Amino acid sequence: MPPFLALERKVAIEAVTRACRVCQKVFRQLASSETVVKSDHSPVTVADYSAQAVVSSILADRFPQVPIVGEENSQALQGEAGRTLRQRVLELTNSVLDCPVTEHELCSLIDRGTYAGGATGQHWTLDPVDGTKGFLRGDQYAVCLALIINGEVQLGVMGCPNLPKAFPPAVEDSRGCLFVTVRGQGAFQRALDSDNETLLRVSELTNSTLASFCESYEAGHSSHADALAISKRLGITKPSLRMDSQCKYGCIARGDANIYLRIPTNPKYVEKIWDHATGSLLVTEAGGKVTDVDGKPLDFSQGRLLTRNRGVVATSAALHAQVQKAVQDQLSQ
Ligand SMILES: Nc1ncnc2c1ncn2[C@@H]1O[C@H](COP(=O)(O)OS(=O)(=O)O)[C@@H](OP(=O)(O)O)[C@H]1O
Ligand SMILES: [Mg+2]
Ligand SMILES: [Mg+2]
Ligand SMILES: [Mg+2]
Repeated sequence: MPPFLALERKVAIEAVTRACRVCQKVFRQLASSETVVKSDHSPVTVADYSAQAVVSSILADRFPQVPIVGEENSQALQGEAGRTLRQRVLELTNSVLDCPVTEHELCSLIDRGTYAGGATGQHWTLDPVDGTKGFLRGDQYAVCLALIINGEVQLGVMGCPNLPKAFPPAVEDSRGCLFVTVRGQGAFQRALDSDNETLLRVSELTNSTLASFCESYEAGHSSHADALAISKRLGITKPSLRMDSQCKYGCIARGDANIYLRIPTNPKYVEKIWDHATGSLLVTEAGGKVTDVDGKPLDFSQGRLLTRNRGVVATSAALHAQVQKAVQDQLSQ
């Protein structure tokens, strides 16, 4: 009998790999007219739309009944005002799909991502480009896809086209990693263009003073000041590894860094499920522990948002209790 979710794993890898291809293509050709500013002032590019369409098309083909909670929607691509953007996204999408889609199908495929999520049944969650600002800078970004069953993440695939095999990168390292995990089956890494998988384990470090931590590149997404104060409480002397996207979870899962802190800066901001589903399962399956800043498990059963959580603390299981205490001490002072 094939292992649990074997077909979903294979198809998710295929979908994420093709979406990464489209992102890389866009980066080589991106013009400023291909970036739109969303109502929350965050950027979205033709890569985000194309990657969502590509993944949605491949999933619709193989799992037509399973809905998607995706970050993007087709609003900016609609009507006369959206024509230029729509045509560019269509061209990009079809450049990596085996069966081309029509202009009309394109918007419907992107809008398969509008599912509300929740605690029952199966749904995918997709961040077509996580770390869009990193993508625009030529830094780290990730295509993140996860399968949620009855409110629990069961499978995750993350493509990181600019990520070296390890930090600090060896000079000869080529970039481009793909992370794969299924609950109970471990966490794996492969090169984007290969299917040889390496089993990942978090670092075994137990002395927190020797730890290194990673955090968001953007201070608006995670408080750099609080993270610095927390690292001082733990006796950490190494500088933080600042990086966009769920690549941070990948770095914890493979032991490049020991602690990922996401400390809320805006009490009104609620984290999105697509920003954490894949990464949190990766770290858990690599032997780590992921909670919010209050020590609660991330609850993916509440719809599109992590309404019951604030922030993230992801570390090896061995370091979690002391890091969690330092976070609490800092946030309650
Ligand atoms: N205020 C605030 N607080 C916390 N998080 C926020 C906030 N605003 C946006 N976002 C989400 O952050 C996602 C990328 O953040 P990362 O930490 O992964 O990378 S970064 O270094 O900050 O770019 C980013 O994901 P993408 O939009 O997919 O790039 C957002 O969903
Ligand atoms: Mg975004
Ligand atoms: Mg994101
Ligand atoms: Mg995104």
